[in-house]
Amino acid sequence: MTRILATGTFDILHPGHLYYLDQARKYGNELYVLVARDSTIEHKPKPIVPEKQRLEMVKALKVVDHALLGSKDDMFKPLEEVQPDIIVLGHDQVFNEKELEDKLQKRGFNTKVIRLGKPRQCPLCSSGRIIKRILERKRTEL
Ligand SMILES: Cc1cc2nc3c(=O)[nH]c(=O)nc-3n(C[C@H](O)[C@H](O)[C@H](O)COP(=O)(O)O)c2cc1C
Ligand SMILES: Nc1ncnc2c1ncn2[C@@H]1O[C@H](COP(=O)(O)OP(=O)(O)OP(=O)(O)O)[C@@H](O)[C@H]1O
Repeated sequence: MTRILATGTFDILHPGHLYYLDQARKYGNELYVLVARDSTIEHKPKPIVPEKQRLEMVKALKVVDHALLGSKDDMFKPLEEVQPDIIVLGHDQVFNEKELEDKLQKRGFNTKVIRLGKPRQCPLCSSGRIIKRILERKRTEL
């Protein structure tokens, strides 16, 4: 068994998320997905959808074997439970592979970090773009 961990916000689900999770699962045979907590998301606007609801939707995806909420204060804590063999980062995730691998090693994890290449292109394969589109549509309706 090779256990894979994928992570993200997954605010408003779209095919880009499905593509990421499908690609991640190809590196092993059991896919865990860690869903970011509302309080830890600081590199972009806070999600629209609350964390428990984001978790529920990710859990329901066919490609996902297990999903869990992250920690509020220690990103390595949930890994003690998951014990992933490989962490698969999406094309635009804010972490550096080498730095993350080193930090993992220091915390006692023997986990490989892989970064995916090209994103899936589709008109609205981004939660941020979906929100923008809704706002534009509403503005023209006023
Ligand atoms: C190995 C790893 C562990 C993480 N652990 C947590 C965590 O415990 N809690 C959390 O809120 N976010 C955690 N994150 C961060 C998010 O799940 C997410 O990857 C990050 O916010 C970037 O999200 P985005 O790709 O949706 O923009 C972790 C990320 C990685 C790579
Ligand atoms: N179009 C896409 N193709 C491939 N992977 C994607 C795509 N969109 C998101 N992902 C991946 O899904 C994971 C979760 O992404 P996230 O929740 O940040 O969604 P997002 O749509 O990129 O959000 P935002 O538009 O707010 O940046 C990340 O690993 C990200 O790289």
